Amino acid sequence: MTGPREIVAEPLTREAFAPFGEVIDTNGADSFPINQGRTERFHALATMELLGDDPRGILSIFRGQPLDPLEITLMERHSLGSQAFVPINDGAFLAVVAPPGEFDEAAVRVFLVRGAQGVSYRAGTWHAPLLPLFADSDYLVVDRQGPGNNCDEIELARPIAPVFPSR
Ligand SMILES: NC(=O)N[C@@H](O)C(=O)O
Ligand code: NI
Repeated sequence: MTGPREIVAEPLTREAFAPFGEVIDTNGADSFPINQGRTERFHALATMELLGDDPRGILSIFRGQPLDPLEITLMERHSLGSQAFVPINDGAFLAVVAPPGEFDEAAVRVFLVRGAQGVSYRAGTWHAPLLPLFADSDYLVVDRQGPGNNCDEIELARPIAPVFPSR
């Protein structure tokens, strides 16, 4: 069968995303007041992984464009560190993921990340490069810099086309 393989996007929940990483979302998260009660701290929503020699955690901003047509042909992984994406201007995006280890196309899942949510991919989680959904959007990205190969890419045998459940 030719043409892209359609995968239905799932809502992002901590439980469903657990095999791939962590969800960065104040909803359902513990918090406590700081700064004389003027600030609520939603503490440790995700934990950075910094592996290999001389790793450094860095913060970057990615200004991403939607993929049109929405067909994913490549996945990648970062074996030496986690990678987190947090929308700066509410840009919803897709987290297209597969479990760490040997890549299995049949295990690919698609999650809809709403603008108020972010994700942190666990080290080694296969994922599609940043996929804003509707417009050019900025994301705070927290990941690892340092020596060693921290990006493996794989071409998909068949493109993946995320589709969205009818209401
Ligand atoms: N290459 C790069 O820095 N970005 C990717 O890792 C990505 O997941 O978007
Ligand atoms: Ni990446």
